[in-house]
Amino acid sequence: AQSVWGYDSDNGPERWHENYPMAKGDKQSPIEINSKDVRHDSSLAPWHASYDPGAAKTILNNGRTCRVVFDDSFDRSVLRGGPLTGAYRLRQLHLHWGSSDDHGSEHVIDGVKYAAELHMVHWNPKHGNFAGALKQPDGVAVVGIFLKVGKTPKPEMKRILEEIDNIKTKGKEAPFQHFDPSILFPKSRDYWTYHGSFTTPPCEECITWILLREPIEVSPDQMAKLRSLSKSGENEAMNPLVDNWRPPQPVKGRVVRASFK
Ligand SMILES: NS(=O)(=O)c1ccc2oc(=S)[nH]c2c1
Ligand SMILES: [Zn+2]
Repeated sequence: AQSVWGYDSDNGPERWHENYPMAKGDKQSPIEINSKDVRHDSSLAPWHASYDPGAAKTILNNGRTCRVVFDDSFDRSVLRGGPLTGAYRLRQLHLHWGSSDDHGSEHVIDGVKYAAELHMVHWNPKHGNFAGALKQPDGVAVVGIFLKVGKTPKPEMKRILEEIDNIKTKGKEAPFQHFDPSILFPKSRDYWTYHGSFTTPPCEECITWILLREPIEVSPDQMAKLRSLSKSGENEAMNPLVDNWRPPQPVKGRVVRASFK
């Protein structure tokens, strides 16, 4: 049997379906978005995040990504509007990135791969808890923000990247408080939306994706910082945590809607 899933040749995206059959479903993520196939939907409402900075709890390296965890025990930090019905609770945010600046994002836009992609994961409390929400088509909403390398990095990214030094190896966790992730949003609220899945096993098809059109900028050494994380534990050989992205999956007739013309 294969070892636990990952992004290497022996346990990577091409083999996930062996232990997680949903990986071969009809509504998998990520996907490639081609503007010519996108449908502008004027009925799409704007989305709104109202996050409580006090909800941020910890930041951790789980050997597959760098994740910030929030208190989602009540409607404390929520996402509303856009394609969503009701308020979805912010549970965690994490990133996917490449071994060099020319790739790393999961969604690909008109052939463009960004250096990284940040995911803010929210769940629908009408389904009781996160585990229950995973089983529902309207269970989870993920806001995706593309990161590109540039000269005017967003100072707010600094906060996450400063913590990297405390979580270098797999299993490391550090307190991460007083953080409002909405400072990471770009100026424009324009977005694409479609129905898809988790981009990691078990690949449940429970996600309403809200992908922001405008990327945010990070600096080359901020990307280097991200790439300095290790997949392995502190007593093991350093194994750079890079290329933790799933390639685009078949669209299978799904329509991607745009909030903008
Ligand atoms: N990459 S993603 O589809 O946003 C994704 C993948 C795995 C996850 O586990 C939790 S918890 N939230 C998750 C979000
Ligand atoms: Zn993700």
